[in-house]
Amino acid sequence: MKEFPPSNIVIVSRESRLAMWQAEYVRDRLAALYPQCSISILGTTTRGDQILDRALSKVGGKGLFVKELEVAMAEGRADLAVHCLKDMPMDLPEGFELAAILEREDPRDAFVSNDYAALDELPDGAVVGTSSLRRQAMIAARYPQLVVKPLRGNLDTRLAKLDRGDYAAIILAVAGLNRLGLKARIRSFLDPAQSLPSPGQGTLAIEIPEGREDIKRLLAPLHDEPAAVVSAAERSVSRIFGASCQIPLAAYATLDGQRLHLRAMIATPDGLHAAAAEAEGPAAAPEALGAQVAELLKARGADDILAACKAQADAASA
Ligand SMILES: NCc1[nH]cc(CCC(=O)O)c1CC(=O)O
Repeated sequence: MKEFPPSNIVIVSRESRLAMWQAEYVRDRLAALYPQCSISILGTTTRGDQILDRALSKVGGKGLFVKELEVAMAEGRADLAVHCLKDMPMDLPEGFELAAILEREDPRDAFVSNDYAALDELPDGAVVGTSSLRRQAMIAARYPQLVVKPLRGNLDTRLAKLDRGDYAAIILAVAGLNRLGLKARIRSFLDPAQSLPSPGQGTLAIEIPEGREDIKRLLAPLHDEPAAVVSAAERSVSRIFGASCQIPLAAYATLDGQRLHLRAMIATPDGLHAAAAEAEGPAAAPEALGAQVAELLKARGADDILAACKAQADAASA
């Protein structure tokens, strides 16, 4: 029987300001719950942080930011890692599990610009920065007169690129901006009905070595069941389509009492082909609702869209 709570807890984190904020947030919440524990943060750089010159979808996608953190846990140098759920692969590598899903921040996308207030106001040919295929497809479909250009790097880098004039506007997650105290940079919020969020957007998840019951017990008070239910529904759609950063896929669930509502969309990166679907079901069965919405998407041509995504990705890398 391991002592509880453990006297030392180590949180491993990427060193970006957002990742550190997230690690510190969890550290502070744990410190308030367990004043007797000593909790520290171990910083590390990941492959995803090092590769900045290529679109994320081309260099391996999700998982890229996670590997070094898992190595630290596997080697016993850390007990837990805090992630944006949005960046987590559907299936974790052998030996790891998600032990807690935290309360959801604002799930929306933000329009950020120094000169314009909203996407609708941008002049023809204006350059919008995003490396998310989902956001790219949405802009291409709704605003074909705009030009989408890739935008990589951590939040501060992305904002610096906007400020030096590389883009007329950029699209970022509201949650990340809020966490870093950059709310004032948001000129407008994209309507989730028009820019449907990514599965898990705005939600933090805590990964631990599988079977660490002491850490699971430690984290239990941080777990937020409503956030877990909506993200389970959203992520089940991704799982069914084998989604990665290579496919523009959106899924957004909301909970009204015990009723769960799920909307999802799948599109080609050029925005020319898209399928959308929505359904409602009991909160007790989020995966079943995800499967139902995935079936509706398939009935509306999702498999052809997937094949077209693959063709567009192959053409882009050729
Ligand atoms: N893909 C990067 C990423 N992963 C999580 C967030 C923001 C925070 C969140 O959604 O939890 C961001 C930045 C962005 O999309 O602008």
